[in-house]
Amino acid sequence: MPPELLTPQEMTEADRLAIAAGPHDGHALMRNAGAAVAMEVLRRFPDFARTAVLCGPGNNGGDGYVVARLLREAGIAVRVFAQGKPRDGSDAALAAKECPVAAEPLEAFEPAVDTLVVDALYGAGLARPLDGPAQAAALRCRDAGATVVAIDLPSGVAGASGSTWERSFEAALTVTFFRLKPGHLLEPGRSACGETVVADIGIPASVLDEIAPKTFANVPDLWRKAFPQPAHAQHKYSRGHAAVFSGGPASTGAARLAALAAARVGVGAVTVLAPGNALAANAAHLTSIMLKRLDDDDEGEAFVAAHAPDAFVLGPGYGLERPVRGRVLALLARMERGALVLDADGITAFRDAPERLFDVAKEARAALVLTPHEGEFGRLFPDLAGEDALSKLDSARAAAERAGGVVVLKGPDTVIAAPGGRAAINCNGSPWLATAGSGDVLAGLIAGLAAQRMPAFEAACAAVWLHAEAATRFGPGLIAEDLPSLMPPLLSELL
Ligand SMILES: NC(=O)C1=CN([C@@H]2O[C@H](COP(=O)(O)OP(=O)(O)OC[C@H]3O[C@@H](n4cnc5c(N)ncnc54)[C@H](OP(=O)(O)O)[C@@H]3O)[C@@H](O)[C@H]2O)[C@@H](O)CC1
Ligand SMILES: Nc1ncnc2c1ncn2[C@@H]1O[C@H](COP(=O)(O)OP(=O)(O)O)[C@@H](O)[C@H]1O
Ligand SMILES: [K+]
Repeated sequence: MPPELLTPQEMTEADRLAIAAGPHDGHALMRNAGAAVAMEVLRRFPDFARTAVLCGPGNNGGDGYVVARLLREAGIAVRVFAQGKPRDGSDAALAAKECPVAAEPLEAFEPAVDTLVVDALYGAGLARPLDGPAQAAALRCRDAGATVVAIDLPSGVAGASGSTWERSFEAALTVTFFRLKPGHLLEPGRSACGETVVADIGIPASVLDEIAPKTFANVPDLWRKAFPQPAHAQHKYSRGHAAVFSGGPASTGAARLAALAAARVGVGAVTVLAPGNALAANAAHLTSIMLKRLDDDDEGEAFVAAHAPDAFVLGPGYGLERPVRGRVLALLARMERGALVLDADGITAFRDAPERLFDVAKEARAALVLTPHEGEFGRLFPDLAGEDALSKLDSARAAAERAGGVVVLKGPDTVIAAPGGRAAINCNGSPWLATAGSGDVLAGLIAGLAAQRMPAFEAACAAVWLHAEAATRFGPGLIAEDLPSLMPPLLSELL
């Protein structure tokens, strides 16, 4: 899957540039799109008793008329149910004219469990909630248990955000064109799409040079070139040194999960920094990972001065009893390079004064990486979290800009955003990751990669992908402790 994602506006621009460059005109692109959908239908669902194509008034409907014609030509019994009529002279009107199947009104559509429904009502052009007849059609599909193949997007899903208006179609398969849109990867759109296929309809990749997309699917091609490779002559410290702050005696596990993750992702040395009363608990469970006592900020300063770790993790299991903010701000100001990954309690500690953190981050030489789940995000960015008009992508992007750091907004559709507007949506997530401590592992993976000089945005993207890939491959029964040891085979494949 190519990494670029296009907003509906960018897709329209891609369409325009492709037509301008030739040889395909708009009608040819529509025919190619319809042919790609018809091919998937014939390949995957050849045995349905009946097939219904629901056609809207725009180009999505135009694609639908092409599909209906091709299925009829292939000998399939097809009925067409239309909402509205294509505008005279449009490509869709031409496609409707070429379609030998007479259109019936959408209100007459009565699906059954053995109906294959091609949803060509609305795609990228959906501009307002589905009206009554379209919503009723979506509901009838669901109640009947019909199988839906959506063209471009299930009708009712917004391509830019993945949000749905009222009732939307729920597809088993979605066939989209040229590149995915954010709505294919962001929930609830992602779930509504079912499996998603990207079809080549003759738009050349060169149109992307002009469009310069800033949103990406988080696939290895996005960051593979920046992934750290050990060189022959390296020693352990030149492979990077990551340090993880431990919580008190009753909550040391989170830091060790992060530390182990950092180590497993290839960093040369890892140190757990623990308060004196948590040394024994940590010592009992650490072997290759170093342990250092750190009770007050002077000891912290001394440690940084002596060892200059390339990355820190602060937050997992850290607690809110000890002063956190001063330590974080001093560390950020002092670090010469690398990244500070702030997770969990490290984030919550700034709920009353996020600007203090952001001001220091903007001046810092090291990168700040914030890894909030939705709840933690709301503590630092209450206005962004509470704004319904913002998609998860918009929120993460705005937060990264405001924070002056990379924001990893976690969940089933984790978004990674950097100041300047670059953002990636993760797409290999697994619900098996919803287990205590898995976020601690993620923080460690990011720090481990950043400590090896991978730039912070790429490090965060790679860590999110590795984390999810490990969980997806492991599957049922996963606990956070399993995750670090699942890295080696993934690293072998990547390298
Ligand atoms: N771009 C490309 O490269 C390619 C794109 N292709 C295809 O084109 C599709 C995009 O086509 P599109 O722009 O015509 O939009 P589409 O989704 O058909 O809807 C627009 C129509 O719906 C109407 N309308 C909107 N909301 C409504 C509502 N709630 N209830 C009622 N009406 C509503 C709206 O009316 P208006 O708002 O103008 O009054 C307008 O008439 C894309 O998804 C893909 O399938 C391919 O052919 C190949 C190349
Ligand atoms: N349903 C899901 N699908 C995919 N990933 C998920 C899902 N639920 C949670 N995750 C991932 O699991 C991790 C949980 O992190 P977090 O909430 O910080 O947990 P903890 O604090 O217990 O470690 C995040 O990386 C998140 O993206
Ligand atoms: K559709």
